[in-house]
Amino acid sequence: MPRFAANLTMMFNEYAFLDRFQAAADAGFEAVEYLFPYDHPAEVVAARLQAAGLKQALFNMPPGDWSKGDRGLAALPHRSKEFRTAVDLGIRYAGVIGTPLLHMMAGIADASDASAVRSYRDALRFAADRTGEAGVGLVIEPINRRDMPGYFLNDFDRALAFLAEIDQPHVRLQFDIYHRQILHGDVIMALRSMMAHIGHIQIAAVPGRNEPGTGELDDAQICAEIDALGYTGFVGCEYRPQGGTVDGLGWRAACQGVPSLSASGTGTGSDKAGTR
Ligand SMILES: O=C(O)C(=O)[C@@H](O)CO
Ligand SMILES: [Mg+2]
Repeated sequence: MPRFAANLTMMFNEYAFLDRFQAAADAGFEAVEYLFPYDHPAEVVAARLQAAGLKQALFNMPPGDWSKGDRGLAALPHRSKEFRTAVDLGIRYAGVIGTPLLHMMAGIADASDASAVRSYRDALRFAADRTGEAGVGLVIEPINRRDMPGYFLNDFDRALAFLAEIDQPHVRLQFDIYHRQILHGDVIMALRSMMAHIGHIQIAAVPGRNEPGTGELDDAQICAEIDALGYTGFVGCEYRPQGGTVDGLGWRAACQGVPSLSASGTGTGSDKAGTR
């Protein structure tokens, strides 16, 4: 079974943000992630993390003004100065809290607009250099446009192409199973082919974005595949509980002991002669 990180933006909303750390630890989580810690001093967040005995898996760099519709700044040419300040703030928080990974959101921009593409490339290069100097990993995440209309980075192959241009081992893909299924499907084959580039994984049922096991995918099978592929990072539980957070945690036990498709010798998708 993978190591799971509770996403404190979506889970444990029964509590105020700073109280969600202890709630996650009490519910058996080893680690946490969340979108943004910036409403609180980094030292206060770090103290809550430590007091709960948790590891930090990941959080996002500041996205601009979320309440006004910003969803990252990287692809916005006219916001490049603000973007660079956001990168430095993210790295400062990363140092104090002790996260190994920062997610750089792309922003709302036309993916076919040359100036947006240029801005994104420059931004990724800048963030890659800065995080590299700071010893922090950097991830980029394709996000589906049903949840985030107009989001610039909405294609997994395109994300891999941007990563190939940067070609730095600390800059990797955030593979959110929920977005992958909505954008392209073929989750297990994509995990297999992209695993060498994956820095972080997140999970939620599709289409409801609720507890794994409540949607159209066999999430226990997918978790088995993640294990079989040798992934040792955290899998972020980025879902909205259908009811109480703790009441809905039974899905974790259902993931235990499930053999992967590759271990059982099935599921290659091959239709070659001789395989039947
Ligand atoms: O929406 C997601 O999926 C995320 O992982 C967030 O970090 C971005 O909003
Ligand atoms: Mg995600």
